[in-house]
Amino acid sequence: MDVTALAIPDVKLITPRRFSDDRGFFSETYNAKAFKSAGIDCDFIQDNHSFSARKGTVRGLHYQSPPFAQSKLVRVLRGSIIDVAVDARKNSSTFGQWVKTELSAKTGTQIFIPQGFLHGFVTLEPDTEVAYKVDAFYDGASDGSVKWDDTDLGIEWGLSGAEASLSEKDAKAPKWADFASPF
Ligand SMILES: Cc1cn([C@H]2C[C@H](O)[C@@H](COP(=O)(O)OP(=O)(O)O[C@H]3O[C@H](C)C(=O)[C@H](O)[C@H]3O)O2)c(=O)[nH]c1=O
Repeated sequence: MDVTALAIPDVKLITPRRFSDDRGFFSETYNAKAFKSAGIDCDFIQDNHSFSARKGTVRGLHYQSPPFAQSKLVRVLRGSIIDVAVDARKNSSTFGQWVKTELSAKTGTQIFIPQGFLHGFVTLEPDTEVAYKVDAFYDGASDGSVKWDDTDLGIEWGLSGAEASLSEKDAKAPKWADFASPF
């Protein structure tokens, strides 16, 4: 398993080993002991799976407020995405900064996003499926969002607002300037 830190070091990329043969491959996509030794020591208690039919589907930027804040371990089962994490930790030297990476079923690379970050992704292909583990249960009342294409954040998504498919919730998410971080 290869683990590398992104420019915001608490956000990490994990590429599990694939054992390939003429049938295909086998891979341990999560192993608590191996992840703990790599510095990722979360008690994941919920698995999520989303399917996005259209290329250019944007889901995010989302978070849950404490005590339901979530760390996330994200991977792509089919297709590919650009995954984005925004540091929303008020005392962080990288507060308001973001990192992005491409995740695909082809590589199997995963991203670990700790509590205190906003999370979002845009799909790069139709029929993209994303699976992710979280370490806190869903709590709708704690669910929050920030505008995905906020100009202060300046995230380079690689598509314009006109090209993006959004939920109603995401389309009316507040700006970063109006976001009072709970982290
Ligand atoms: C997240 C979640 C949602 N739901 C229900 C609530 C809604 O009625 C429905 C769709 O939820 P939402 O539109 O928030 O789904 P996404 O836009 O994919 O949101 C997710 O996408 C971004 C990328 C994230 O990081 C979060 O995990 C999550 O916010 O599923 C649940 O029942 N449990 C859950 O854990």
